[in-house]
Amino acid sequence: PPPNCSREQRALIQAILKAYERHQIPHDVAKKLLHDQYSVEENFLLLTEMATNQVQVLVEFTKNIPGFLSLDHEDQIALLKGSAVEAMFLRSAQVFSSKTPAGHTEVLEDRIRKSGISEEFIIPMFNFYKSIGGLHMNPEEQALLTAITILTPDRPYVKDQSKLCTLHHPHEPQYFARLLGRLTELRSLNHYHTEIISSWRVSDHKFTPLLCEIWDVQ
Ligand SMILES: CC(C)c1onc(-c2c(Cl)cccc2Cl)c1COc1ccc2cc(-c3cccc(C(=O)O)c3)sc2c1
Repeated sequence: PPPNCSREQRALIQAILKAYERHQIPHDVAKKLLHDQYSVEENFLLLTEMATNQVQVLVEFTKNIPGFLSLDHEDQIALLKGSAVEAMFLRSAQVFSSKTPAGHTEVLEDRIRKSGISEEFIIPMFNFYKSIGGLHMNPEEQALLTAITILTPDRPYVKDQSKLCTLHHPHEPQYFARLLGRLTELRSLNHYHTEIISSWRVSDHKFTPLLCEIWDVQ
């Protein structure tokens, strides 16, 4: 944490970092990326399993963000629903920017490229992955950026936005300016993702109940 950080802010950053590092996709699930068959169908099924696991991990991480559980219950749901796709772009981006164990990067890229997503969406997606990779974020920044993405109050269905802004944000504008700039890029990916989901639906692809609930599909 930056030197001019108060003791309380430092404790908050540590709590968020600990929650982030504690809640990760289990290795045996992530490893499947390396071993499972390669076909458009297999890739889609595997990515569906990864996304489902990721939503579960995200919920656990979010519940451990100090103050989150004191929010209005409906707002907690609204924040998770509104930020899930962005948080998963961030997480999968971290896999591309040299997340261990090695080998996931190429494999994940290959499976995403061959999962039935049309090229028009692949281009902005991988541009985003490159731009996130270029930031070389450390785990603290990754954890904080994910927490900021989830706690962004202007989600649809969120009622008392003022309460959310009182949640401490370690204010380092000059430090996070670039990171926060990526959040606008992240927002644009939301729109692409809605298109991607509906194009999979058109070709009769099934999602898991958790993804259907969080993405309001089926
Ligand atoms: C339903 C499914 C077909 C789908 O629909 N849209 C998307 C999507 C795609 Cl394509 C791109 C971005 C966002 C979304 Cl949401 C997806 C797949 O989403 C995911 C979501 C999270 C993760 C985490 C991973 C990962 C790997 C190794 C290691 C780790 C790790 O954290 O250790 C994480 S892979 C992965 C795939």
